[in-house]
Parts: sequence; structure tokens; C-alpha cells
Amino acid sequence: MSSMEELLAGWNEKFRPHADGAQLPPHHPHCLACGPDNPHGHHLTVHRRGEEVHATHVFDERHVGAPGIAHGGAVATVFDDLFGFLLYLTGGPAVTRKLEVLYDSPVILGTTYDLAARVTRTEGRKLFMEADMKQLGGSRVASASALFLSVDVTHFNQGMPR
Ligand SMILES: CCCCCCCCCCCCCC(=O)SCCNC(=O)CCNC(=O)[C@H](O)C(C)(C)COP(=O)(O)OP(=O)(O)OC[C@H]1O[C@@H](n2cnc3c(N)ncnc32)[C@H](O)[C@@H]1OP(=O)(O)O
Repeated sequence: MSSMEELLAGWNEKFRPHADGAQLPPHHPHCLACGPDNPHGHHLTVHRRGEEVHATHVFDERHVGAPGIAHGGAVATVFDDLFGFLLYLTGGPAVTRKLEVLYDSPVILGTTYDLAARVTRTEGRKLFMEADMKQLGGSRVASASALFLSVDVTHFNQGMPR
């Protein structure tokens, strides 16, 4: 089986309907944000809650920017990937065309944060999404909005080894 065939087979399995409350599958084992086999990754675990996706996350020393504070790029990575889990609800592959992050207050290493994301609007291939990150039971520390564009799964051929 070629790498592309394996990708397609895995993708179809991932896109089976996911029940409300279910843990959603990682995009792939080495994904920077959700891959369980990526030693540098965030190992994000994400659940479906109604038409939203939710995650609880603790940034650690691998994600440091200023001492004790998560790097803004690491926070953006987690938002971007969380948006990628909404694709299991919308039902097909899409990629980030635009990502905007608002940093309200420092994201502190070793602190647990709640994240939630949702699709706010669709227009043809365009998926408009929003997400927020809050202290447990507390105030918002960051939010994000994104435009994803639906693509055919062959889009990912571009990354296959030649
Ligand atoms: C099995 C496992 C598989 C692994 C897969 C994991 C997948 C998930 C992983 C998730 C991981 C996390 C996620 C990641 O990390 S995804 C990785 C990061 N993203 C990318 O690599 C994407 C790179 N970009 C591209 O490939 C192309 O540019 C794409 C495909 C996105 C679009 O190129 P394409 O040529 O196809 O489209 P178009 O340019 O004609 O535009 C189409 C329409 O969109 C409108 N438009 C464009 N820009 C804007 C804008 N700023 N505001 C408003 N509208 C905008 C535009 O006017 C047009 O509208 P209309 O004229 O039709 O009305």
C-alpha cells in the first residue's frame, strides 16, 4: 500500500461519525499538537461536546517563551490544531488559510487551561471558526479565529516523500 493509500484509509476511518462526548482521534501519530508519538508535541486530547470540540491543556518547559510563560507560537499551535478537530464534525479535510490569536494575559507553564472551539459560519469551501482558552473555571487568557478552506484529500500528497 502506498503512503497516500494508507493516508486515505486512515482518514476514512477517522471521519466515521463521532458520538457526543467521544474522544476524537489524533490527526496522525506524529502531529505536533495531538500526535501521541511526537516527543516534542503537546499530546493534546480533544473531545466532542455537541457541535464544539474541547480540550484541557497544560503547557510545559518544552513550550517556554519568556521564563515560566508559554511561547505565543506554542499557544497558536494548540489553537490551530484544535480547529483541525472541528473537521471531524464538519466531515472533510480542510487546511488553515488564516489564523489570528489574541493574547489577553500570559499563559503560565504548569497551569491547566480549558479550550473550546466551534464553527461559526460556512460559505462554500470556507469554514470560519472561533476558539477560546480559559483558566479552569476562570477568566479568558486567549482567543483565536480562523479561516479553513476545504481541500481534497489529495492536497496532502504534496507532503509525501518522492
Ligand atoms: C489521515 C491523516 C491526514 C492528515 C491530515 C490532517 C489534516 C488536518 C490537520 C489539522 C492541523 C491544523 C491545521 C494546519 O496546520 S493546516 C497547515 C497549514 N496550512 C497550509 O499549509 C495551507 C497552505 N495553503 C494552501 O494550500 C492554499 O492556499 C489553500 C488550499 C488554503 C487555498 O488555496 P486554493 O487555491 O484552494 O483557494 P483560493 O486561494 O482560491 O481561495 C479559495 C477561496 O477562499 C477565499 N480566501 C482565501 N483567503 C482568504 C482570506 N484570508 N479571507 C477571506 N477569504 C479568503 C478566496 O477569495 C476564495 O474565495 P472564492 O473566490 O472562492 O469565494
